Amino acid sequence: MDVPVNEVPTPRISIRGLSKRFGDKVILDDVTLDIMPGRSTCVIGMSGTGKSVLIKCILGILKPDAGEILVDGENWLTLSEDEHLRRMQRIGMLFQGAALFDSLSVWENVAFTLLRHGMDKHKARERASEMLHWVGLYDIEDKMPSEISGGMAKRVGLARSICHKPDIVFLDEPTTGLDPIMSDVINRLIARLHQESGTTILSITHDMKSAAIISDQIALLCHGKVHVQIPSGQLHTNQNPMLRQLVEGHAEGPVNCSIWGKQMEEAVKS
Ligand SMILES: Nc1ncnc2c1ncn2[C@@H]1O[C@H](COP(=O)(O)OP(=O)(O)OP(=O)(O)O)[C@@H](O)[C@H]1O
Repeated sequence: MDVPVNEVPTPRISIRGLSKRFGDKVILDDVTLDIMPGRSTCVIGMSGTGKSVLIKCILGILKPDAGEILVDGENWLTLSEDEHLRRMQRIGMLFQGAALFDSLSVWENVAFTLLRHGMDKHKARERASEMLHWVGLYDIEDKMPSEISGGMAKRVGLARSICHKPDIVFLDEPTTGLDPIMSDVINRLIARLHQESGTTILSITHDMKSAAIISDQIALLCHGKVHVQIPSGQLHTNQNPMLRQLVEGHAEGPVNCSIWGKQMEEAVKS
């Protein structure tokens, strides 16, 4: 069947008017963002701007004060706990610190979701090994998380996030705490995942190099709102002053940096 040329695809995730505050501190202020199917979208912003809060709201870990989170057109904020848990089976998540279970071996960590849903142990181990090889790790299936390096743990975390073939993958600061070479390894694996599987990816980072490699769309979150949404190729050419400040890493500029107070200015002048 022919698809009309001007038909706009439904966003896989559509965030509408999302607001979240803690006490009198407004973190998300009417955030609106569309994540299209098969796209890799990266939300960038300086530390403490609410990138993790945004992901936690989508995952149901935090309850927003207002707004809608539509996934394939369905508002996840109105689902029952059981319905939400069922939808979560389609999601993969890489946590900032990899968050491996200390008491489980590497392969059991990778196959965690498969085992939880009753997959035969032998089959689950085979699939886990396949995913470990995909991230470039061999012969570590039976090691414990305490026996592997931080870079390996991050790759194990990535293998775990995609082992059950999710439709959507969330990546929280995928390169934080890694050396530049290991960061590049992780960035390339994520780019390869996107290229090979066409999975919809939503990542958050303040690592500009990573954002440029792992995504095809970039959204800037700042002062509670999404200010710019651009193709990643425009990261270094778009002239939005907030984006320029973040990309070039200046303390002074339109992005209100709380440590850059009067005292700091005076200390630098003296
Ligand atoms: N459960 C909570 N209770 C109170 N304040 C919170 C809570 N979670 C987050 N915050 C506050 O919300 C703000 C945004 O935090 P968040 O972790 O989303 O920042 P971020 O942009 O992900 O930063 P980073 O890049 O450093 O990880 C911070 O000021 C944080 O202290």
